[in-house]
Amino acid sequence: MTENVQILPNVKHVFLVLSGKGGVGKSTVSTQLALSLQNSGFKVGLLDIDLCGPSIPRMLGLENSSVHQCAEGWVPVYTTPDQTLGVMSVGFLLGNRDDPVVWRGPKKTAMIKQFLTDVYWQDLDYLIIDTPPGTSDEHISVMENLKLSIFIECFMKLHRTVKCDGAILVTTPQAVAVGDVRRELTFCIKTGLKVIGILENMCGYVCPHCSECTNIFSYGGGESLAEMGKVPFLGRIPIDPKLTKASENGENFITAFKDSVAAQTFINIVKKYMVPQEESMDVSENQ
Ligand SMILES: Nc1ncnc2c1ncn2[C@@H]1O[C@H](COP(=O)(O)OP(=O)(O)OP(=O)(O)O)[C@@H](O)[C@H]1O
Ligand code: SF4
Repeated sequence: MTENVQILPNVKHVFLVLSGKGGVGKSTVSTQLALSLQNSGFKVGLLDIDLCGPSIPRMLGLENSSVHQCAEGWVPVYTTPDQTLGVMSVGFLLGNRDDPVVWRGPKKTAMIKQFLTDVYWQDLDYLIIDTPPGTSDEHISVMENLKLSIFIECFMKLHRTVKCDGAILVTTPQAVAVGDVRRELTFCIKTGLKVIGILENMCGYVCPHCSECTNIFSYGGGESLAEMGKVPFLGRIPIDPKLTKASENGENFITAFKDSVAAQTFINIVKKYMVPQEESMDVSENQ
């Protein structure tokens, strides 16, 4: 494979989901955005490049699936027979899914490149890429030195032939995660990756009894960071036990709890920041 090979030739829009810190809900956000786009009538792909702990197969109830190859490359696993949401995850390639994957150096780089180039996506409207979390040793040194992470390095080298719409940065309201996302923001600016905006996750707690939302942590960190960085603030997702449960059971949260604050925020992000106006008819028709 040369670096001038056209990657993702059949994909109209590509979005990356990034976070500076692990466990802030990056995979949850990637999954719910993909489901919101699918529910809006688009053909969607979800690429899980979390080499250390892939969780997307579980979130979509695809834990026991495995990928197979065709002449064009790896065939994604589809969530429904109409093939409107295809998923490719390193989780599908693991023997024992409880084993953490410890791939380092060249093997990791080769795997990321393969994930970006060798999956046979068939005419997608949207591809959401759940990037490796910011907790891997490489990423920490990247953050310290402001060098390119393995993923971004691969992506930026390859992406001259693909139109990447930009990155969605996920943070939680706590100071540490916000500090990490600040470095991620600087990192995106330096590498020329467009930032779609900052999304604050796990902001407040939705009571399962009365649906009242209580702010149990600090509030508004993501929004002030977005203001400071002059990028859009995409909204805040509360901690919603129904979302945790749906993710745990592989259920479609967007369909099942369409009126919840969390689902409405995801749907709104899709409408406002991901679907270009000329394509937005589909969203209003289907939501
Ligand atoms: N808004 C939310 N409400 C309820 N539960 C949530 C919310 N966001 C995330 N979670 C839960 O928190 C846990 C961690 O989320 P997730 O796996 O998406 O984080 P991550 O940032 O992708 O983690 P990693 O860095 O390990 O990949 C999961 O169990 C998920 O269901
Ligand atoms: S938010 Fe309302 S229902 Fe929930 S625990 Fe508090 S008082 Fe009870």
